[in-house]
Amino acid sequence: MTFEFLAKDPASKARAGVLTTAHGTIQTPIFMPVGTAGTVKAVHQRELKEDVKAQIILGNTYHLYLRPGLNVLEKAGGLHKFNGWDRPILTDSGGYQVFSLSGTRKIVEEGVKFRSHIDGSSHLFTPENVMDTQRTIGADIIMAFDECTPYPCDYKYAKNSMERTHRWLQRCIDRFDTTDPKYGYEQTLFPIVQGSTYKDLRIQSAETIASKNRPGNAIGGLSVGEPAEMMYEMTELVCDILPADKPRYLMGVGTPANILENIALGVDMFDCVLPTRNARNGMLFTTQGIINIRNERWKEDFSPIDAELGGYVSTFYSKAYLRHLMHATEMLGAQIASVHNLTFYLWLVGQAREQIMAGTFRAWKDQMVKKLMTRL
Ligand SMILES: CO[C@@H]1O[C@H](CNc2nc3cc4c(=O)[nH]c(N)nc4cc3[nH]2)[C@@H](O)[C@H]1O
Repeated sequence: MTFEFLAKDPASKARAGVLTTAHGTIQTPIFMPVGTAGTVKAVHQRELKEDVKAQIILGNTYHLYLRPGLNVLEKAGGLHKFNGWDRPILTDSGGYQVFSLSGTRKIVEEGVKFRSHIDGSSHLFTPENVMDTQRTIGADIIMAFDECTPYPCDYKYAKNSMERTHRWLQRCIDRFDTTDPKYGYEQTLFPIVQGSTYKDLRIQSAETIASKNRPGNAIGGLSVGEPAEMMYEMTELVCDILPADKPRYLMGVGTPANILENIALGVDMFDCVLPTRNARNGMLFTTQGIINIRNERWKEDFSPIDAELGGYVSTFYSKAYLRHLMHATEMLGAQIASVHNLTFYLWLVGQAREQIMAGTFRAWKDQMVKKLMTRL
């Protein structure tokens, strides 16, 4: 994987570039739709390509390992063949999901023991077997096995957790660098910065991660309930230490405003469940502001969902019709709203990229953040 720099904003730390992987190129800044169990919920691959214009999507080691399982994925020839997405895929390593999903889990030096949230069966994730699992899934970019330090937590826990994540990282690197890809194309391992919200730990973790000299780096342990100002402070601190010539991926972020603010701090890659999760609840992100489509106000509004956004669903369907589908709990409602919100997120990062290339990002960002927060 290579990262080519194209432009840097003169009035912020925002940058535009191109990531090249075995399954194609990615224009950064980029938003990566979350496809947890091998599907971006309620969205066809064709819609992801043609409407959303997604360039890379996420899969999840924890979910895919449990279901459909590694045998099926290996027999299919990897996730790209299994779900038909022939562009880049990134898989999270399971560290976060074990904590957010499985009821019972226990951290030991070897790894994490947990019970499946599906059938209660017992499993052990280790840095080594998580690398092997991600080799079998076949994502272009794979994440190190880490502990996403819970928030809030005391300094001692954060320090111990970070140090264990660093030990696990070395084991990931040792395993990854001594095993081969399974399907004939190169994969890339990204390490993940931890350190919770403690400045000295964040500095230490960023320096450790930078020293591994991998092709890209991720920032973890954020978007876990901390105030946005704290997220920005930690991200800026870490971005100033991570090498500028490598892509920076801020995990699990975020709202449209979070994304623009973090692009200004030097982040290149984002993923979040918000666009799809909120869509299913009727919360739409639009070029005019945020709409709760279930609201009475839209009952007889026959104007397009978002005429300015472009794309099939946002111009073909009306607000009134989508409101009706949501109230009737019709599946098409979730599908339309999901494609719309994802199209909005990719539009937003595309606009940001154009502004960075034109050298006008900073002023555009400040004005756009205000507009994005408007509740219609
Ligand atoms: C804003 O949306 C809310 O916030 C959550 C996303 N926030 C988030 N933070 C993350 C941190 C890590 C990490 O440190 N390590 C690894 N491996 N993966 C991670 C994945 C993460 N996702 C959504 O679930 C949603 O509830």
